[in-house]
Amino acid sequence: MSDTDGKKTLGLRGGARPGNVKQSFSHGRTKNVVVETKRKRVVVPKTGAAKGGSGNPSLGDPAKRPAGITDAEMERRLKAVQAARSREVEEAAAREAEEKARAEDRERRRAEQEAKEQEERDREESLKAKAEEEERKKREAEAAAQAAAAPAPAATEQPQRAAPSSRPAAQDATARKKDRDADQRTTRTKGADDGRRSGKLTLNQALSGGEGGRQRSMAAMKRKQERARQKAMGGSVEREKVTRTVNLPEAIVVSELANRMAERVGDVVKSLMQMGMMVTQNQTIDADTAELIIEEFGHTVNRVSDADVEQVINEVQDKAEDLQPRPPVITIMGHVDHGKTSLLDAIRNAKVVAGEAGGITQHIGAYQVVTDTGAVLSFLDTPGHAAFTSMRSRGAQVTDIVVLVVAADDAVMPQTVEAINHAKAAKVPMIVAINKIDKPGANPDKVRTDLLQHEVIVEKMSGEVQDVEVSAINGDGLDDLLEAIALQSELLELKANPNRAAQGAVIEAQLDVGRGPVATVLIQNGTLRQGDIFVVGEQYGKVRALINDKGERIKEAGPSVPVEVLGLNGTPEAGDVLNVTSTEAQAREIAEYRSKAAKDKRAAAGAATTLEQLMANAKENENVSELPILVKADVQGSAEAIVQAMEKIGNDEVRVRVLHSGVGAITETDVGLAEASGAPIMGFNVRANASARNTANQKGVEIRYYSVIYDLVDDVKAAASGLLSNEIKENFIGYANIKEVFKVTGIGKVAGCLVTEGVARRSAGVRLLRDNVVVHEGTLKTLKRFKDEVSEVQSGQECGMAFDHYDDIREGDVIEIFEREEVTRTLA
Ligand SMILES: Nc1nc2c(ncn2[C@@H]2O[C@H](COP(=O)(O)OP(=O)(O)OP(=O)(O)O)[C@@H](O)[C@H]2O)c(=O)[nH]1
Repeated sequence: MSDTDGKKTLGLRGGARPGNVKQSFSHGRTKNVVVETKRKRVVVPKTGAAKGGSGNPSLGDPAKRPAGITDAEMERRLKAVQAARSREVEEAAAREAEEKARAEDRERRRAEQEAKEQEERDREESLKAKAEEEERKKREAEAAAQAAAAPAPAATEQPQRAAPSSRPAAQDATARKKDRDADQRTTRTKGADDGRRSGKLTLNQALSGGEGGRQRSMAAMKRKQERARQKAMGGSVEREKVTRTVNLPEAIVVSELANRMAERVGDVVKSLMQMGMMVTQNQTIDADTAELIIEEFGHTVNRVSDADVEQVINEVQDKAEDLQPRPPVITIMGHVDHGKTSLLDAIRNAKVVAGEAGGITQHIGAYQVVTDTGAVLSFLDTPGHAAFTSMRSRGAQVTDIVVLVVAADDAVMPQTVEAINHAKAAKVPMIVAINKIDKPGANPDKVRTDLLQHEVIVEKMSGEVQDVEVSAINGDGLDDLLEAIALQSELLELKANPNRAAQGAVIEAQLDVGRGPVATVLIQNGTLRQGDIFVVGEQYGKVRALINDKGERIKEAGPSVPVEVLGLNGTPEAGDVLNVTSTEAQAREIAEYRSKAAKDKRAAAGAATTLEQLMANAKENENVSELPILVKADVQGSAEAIVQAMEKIGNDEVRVRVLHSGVGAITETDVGLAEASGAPIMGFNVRANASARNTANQKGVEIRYYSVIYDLVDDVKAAASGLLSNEIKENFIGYANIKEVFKVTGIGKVAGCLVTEGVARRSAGVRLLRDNVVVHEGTLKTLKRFKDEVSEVQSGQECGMAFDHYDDIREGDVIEIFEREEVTRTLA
């Protein structure tokens, strides 16, 4: 840029006007500063220039022109600028015309399309109207025919009344539809125009920042453009509402509900809020509320039960012709020390170890033996009532035959009776094994007669129950026993269909260090194969390997075969039922449902009060202490009795919460649950298995064993009492009347009193009563008898008392003297 003379160097000095400014600093110092102000150059066209040259005023003063540019050059340049401008104007006009033509073309095409659609709609409607008309006529004709047959006025009236109303309704609908279409057309055209105008982003628009000088971001402009484009493309056309049938379980999470309706979560939440329910999308709502929402959104409700997921595994019904004979499953029961384990071992040793050349049998909870006559028998290697009942209580009745062991040198004992009852309750046939006949004092007949008292009439007593005399020690009678079992099983005609998806029951399960969760499953129906996908209790998996009772890997296991199953995702419990499913998703869904249901059940069992009550309690009494416990019992009846007794223990402050109650041995799962909740485990006539014992020791979980319910209840009561906060009890120890009030310097007001009742103690608490109303409660500052400070003043004596931090004492007031005592409370 050049200055006026075009020669001077750039800088402030040349074109600037200097000025002086005085600056003041602290301590009276000043400083003169020279300020230069740049003068603005103003170009004023000279009149003379207009006259000369080409007469173009914009040519300007040659003196002001950049050096070296001639008049001719200047004129040429200006002409070029003018030409460019006029070209721009022309181009703009052409563009506009083109755009207009394009818009008209688009409009025309849309109009054509709409006309076509309208035509189609009209045609459809006319067809429909025609059909309706025909239908009406048909009905009329029928009605007329009926009327002719039986001239009842009501019959003819109805179609006549229906006919006129149906036509206007149809016409109405058509008219409404036309109106709506017209509306849509106008809005769409308007939208398209707007879009063309506002949706286009020009450089000018972008730089000037749109309306009001507000600077818009490029993204905002793009969004706007996109919106406009969508609008122009038919965004204003109302989307047709899709009505869905929504499967509604007992409870559903809001977001899932929105998902199933294909609606926006925000809309669902809003609608819930309008109903007065302040929920978030992750909250669960009950089915009734969800139903209202579904209806509000115009969808159809299909109420389903969560348990429906289990239906897939109960669908298959076996046909009689598919059933094939299967081996019986036997459980050995009896009183302690009557020889159950010895008998099981004897059978196994006789038939398995001896039978298999060097065969190493492994304990998998069950084994199969083949009798001399070729019959296959499956024995459950978990003697005792616990295993039997735990299976039954979990819905898996695996046992077909019960072998009741009674020692010949003993008699029918309490657990023998219990075993009889279990077998009878399960409607399982019994075979009596009179054991220990090798013993000198053995008296098998006494056993037989004893059994009569319990309605077990053995064959020797002309009854139907088979009885076999055996000796587990020397093996006498074992074959007879096996034959008796085989015979019994023939009578039972046990059958299963090996050609279907397998179903079985877990006999034992544990977490194996090397192999992961392992379950011994007794197949009850179908055939389990390697690779099968299954659900078992709350777990699921895919069969990775099958191992039989001899420790061999097998490819498949048919009915009544016990196998170890590898490939589970967790450890199931004994008695859990295994079902093969077609897909993993199915298996997982069922397992998750069961796990949730079990958790809910546990929570419900523990919460004796409803949630509202619990919250009310918590408000009143900040902390309701809970004593969590786990109960495992030998039979369901005992477990239930204990749980009931536990629920009765407690009051508003303390409650016993039974986290879990079950039948059977204390397992690792129980220990895990107890550890998680800091609960002791109460075992009633059951013991912890070895792994559970180890885990409990490691994790410091207390396991207590009982055989008398009252002992258990007393212990829990004592423990719960420990949770009760001590009660503060007040004892009134004396009363005193204020006879006079003095003012003593240094002390303040002192009451001259007469102790009317009990004693006045310096350390005790005091209340000042005025007309039997407590006006102050506190402690004594001083207790004087005559001039001396004393610790105690007896009834009938006079004394001087002064309150700590309290002075408003009057003649005639009564002082109540009390002591506080902490009392340990116990639960009733
Ligand atoms: N003489 C003799 N002794 C036997 C016989 N059967 C078992 N016993 C003994 O009886 C005792 C108890 O046997 P177990 O097999 O442990 O009895 P159980 O019924 O399994 O006992 P629990 O597991 O405690 O319920 C052991 O000392 C055995 O050796 C038998 O047939 N003859």
